[in-house]
Amino acid sequence: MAQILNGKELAQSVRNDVAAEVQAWTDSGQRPPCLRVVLIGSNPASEAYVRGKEKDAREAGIDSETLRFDDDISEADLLGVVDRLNTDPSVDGILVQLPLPDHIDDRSVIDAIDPEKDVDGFHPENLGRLLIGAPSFIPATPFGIVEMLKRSKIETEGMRAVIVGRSNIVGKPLAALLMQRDINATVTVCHSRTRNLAAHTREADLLVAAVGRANFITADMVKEGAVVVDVGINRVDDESRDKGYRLAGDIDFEGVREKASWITPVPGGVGLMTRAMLLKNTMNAARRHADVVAP
Ligand SMILES: NC(=O)C1=CN([C@@H]2O[C@H](COP(=O)(O)OP(=O)(O)OC[C@H]3O[C@@H](n4cnc5c(N)ncnc54)[C@H](OP(=O)(O)O)[C@@H]3O)[C@@H](O)[C@H]2O)C=CC1
Ligand SMILES: Nc1nc(=O)c2c([nH]1)NC[C@@H]1CN(c3ccc(C(=O)N[C@@H](CCC(=O)O)C(=O)O)cc3)C=[N+]21
Repeated sequence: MAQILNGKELAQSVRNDVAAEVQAWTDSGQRPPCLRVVLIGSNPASEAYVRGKEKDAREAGIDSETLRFDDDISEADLLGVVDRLNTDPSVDGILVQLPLPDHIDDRSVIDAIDPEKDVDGFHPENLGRLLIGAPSFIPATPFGIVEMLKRSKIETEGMRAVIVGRSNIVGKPLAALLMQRDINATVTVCHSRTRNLAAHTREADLLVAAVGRANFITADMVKEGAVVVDVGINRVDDESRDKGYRLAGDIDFEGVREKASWITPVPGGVGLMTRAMLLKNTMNAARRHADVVAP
């Protein structure tokens, strides 16, 4: 039976660390780090993210606000919002929630964010830097996954890591991070065109699912003793809940926990770490912004 990689506790300890950094920062006479989140319309995974982010930020002493816009905002108007945040000297970090509505090109918007304020780490400059091992902002979800492993003293040296999902926000940056010299995993990235997916996942010492389909990874796809990380945030109907749904990951938790050595739950896993690492990136953005080098 797997041990639980407890996102609640691990994220709390990251948040405590960030809160102490923020405290030292403001004690030295600086204003609190300032994050602005842009949310267009209502996507379930984005809503889940935004909900908790505000509370986390407040607790850490970070000034965070979500700017909400209707689905029908034009690309030009959204670029205008980004530009105002870029040039506003009181703003340290900018995060535009993805996905954006179909009539807006995600890439144009991400490219418009000042790389120095790109706390998501999605700007090509930051993703490029991550790939060459000179990161400035590491995307919060991959960063959170690696932080979870580190804080739980899970040895990654020489591990076979298999990532299911090749998105620019999770799969690709995670692959870049896991193959770095301080982590030293051997990485395979699978996607919807992968032939015989289970043959790959069964080889994994570290299996990460970022697919977006509830219960996609079943016990028969997992090697005995694997470390299993669930990134998925999916809504499944549940009449017993007031809301009529509950959140579920991409991993069939009940089945897979019998085989894995470690497993992350959903909720209470990677999502909480993502939020905590965003705070860390925001603290670092404030330092860079004040022309002080981040540690
Ligand atoms: N917990 C957290 O902090 C976060 C959670 N999420 C959640 O994680 C999930 C993934 O997000 P994201 O990476 O943005 O998703 P995307 O939809 O961008 O990517 C999904 C990936 O899964 C692959 N895929 C789809 N179907 C299959 C299949 N049958 N077999 C193998 N691979 C498949 C796709 O392949 P292809 O490229 O070929 O289409 C794609 O690479 C979502 O549930 C999202 O809500 C996302 C970010 C953060
Ligand atoms: N620009 C951008 N950056 C992102 O990092 C980004 C994004 N857009 N769009 C959406 C996805 C999804 N995502 C989540 C983060 C935390 C939780 C989270 O906190 N989950 C809690 C549950 C929250 C609840 O119960 O509602 C948990 O898993 O325990 C969920 C989802 C970040 N994403």
